[in-house]
Amino acid sequence: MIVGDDSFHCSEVVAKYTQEMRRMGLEMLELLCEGLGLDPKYCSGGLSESPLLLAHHYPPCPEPSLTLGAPKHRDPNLVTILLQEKDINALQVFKDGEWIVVEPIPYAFVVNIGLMLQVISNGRLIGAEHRVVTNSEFARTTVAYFIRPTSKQIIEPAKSLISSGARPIYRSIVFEEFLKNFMIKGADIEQELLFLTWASEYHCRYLPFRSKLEDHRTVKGEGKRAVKIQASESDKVASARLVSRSHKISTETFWRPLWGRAANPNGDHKEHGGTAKHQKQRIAFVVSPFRGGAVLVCAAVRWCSDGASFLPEEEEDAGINGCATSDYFLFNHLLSSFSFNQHPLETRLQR
Ligand SMILES: O=C(O)CCC(=O)C(=O)O
Ligand SMILES: [Fe+2]
Repeated sequence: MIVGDDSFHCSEVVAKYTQEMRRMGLEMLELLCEGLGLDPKYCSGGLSESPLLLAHHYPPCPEPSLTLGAPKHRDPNLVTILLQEKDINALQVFKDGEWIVVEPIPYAFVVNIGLMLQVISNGRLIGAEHRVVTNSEFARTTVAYFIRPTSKQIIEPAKSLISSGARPIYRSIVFEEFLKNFMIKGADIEQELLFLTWASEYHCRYLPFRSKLEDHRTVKGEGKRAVKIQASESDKVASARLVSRSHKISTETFWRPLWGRAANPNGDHKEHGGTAKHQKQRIAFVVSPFRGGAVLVCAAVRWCSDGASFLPEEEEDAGINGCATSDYFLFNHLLSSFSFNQHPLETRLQR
């Protein structure tokens, strides 16, 4: 499916939006670095050169008590700038032992600190733990702009933040290595933080982790597929990047389990399922046609329960071949509704 025709305006909207996001994001990072006592440009360059724009589409969910739109996680990047749809309360942040709704404020973004900034700041900044709940009445679309390092970038605590003789809290890690781990265990924050700490611990824990995957595979019979899908996912990102060089916008759609597991709001997602049978996410890549542009991923979650799809099978199959045009219109509409000319961006940091 090609969506780059004039009537669609997607490329224009995405280009403008991502340029503004990049500008604002870098300004914000400079302020954060300055606040940490680092060179304001510390996070410029490789640490922030591989941004990603991710559009989520959450259709109404027939059973909100059974599943989450996105399980509890911290973002795998430096900073996220999130545009929420107005009037729908779905994003929640975990603070002081409870889940607090992050209400959408018109013409304002939600900014999350991600895990990579947690590492760089050696724990002075902590990634926001958040999740998305569902509702049975309204569909919701959001657009997240992730400021991310390039895949080969080494992430480590800034040297000047480590007092002499002290050991940094986190080890150095290559971003793509971290990301690979995150895509499999993203909802498991404790595991994720362990992975970021010392190599020796990582090596001892790596084997049990492998066997956990094996268990998952044997018990659920789906793990193998989940792993395969991870692999093909990075292939798609790579091919999407290739397409971007020819300045075309194209989409490809496939299904993947939501971060390899289902999740429900009561927190027992491991018991609830953990296989592609329960929850699937439809992903389509759209490539924005400008330098330094983000690969745009449009995700639509479909709800299933105990292996029985809520949607007719044939509709599900149709989804594999092409993302519904209506999903893109929703996304386009949301981005267009944010007019940068009318609402010049200001960066205001609040505690
Ligand atoms: O859709 C949302 O409100 C949040 C999405 C999110 O947490 C993410 O993309 O990391
Ligand atoms: Fe997130």
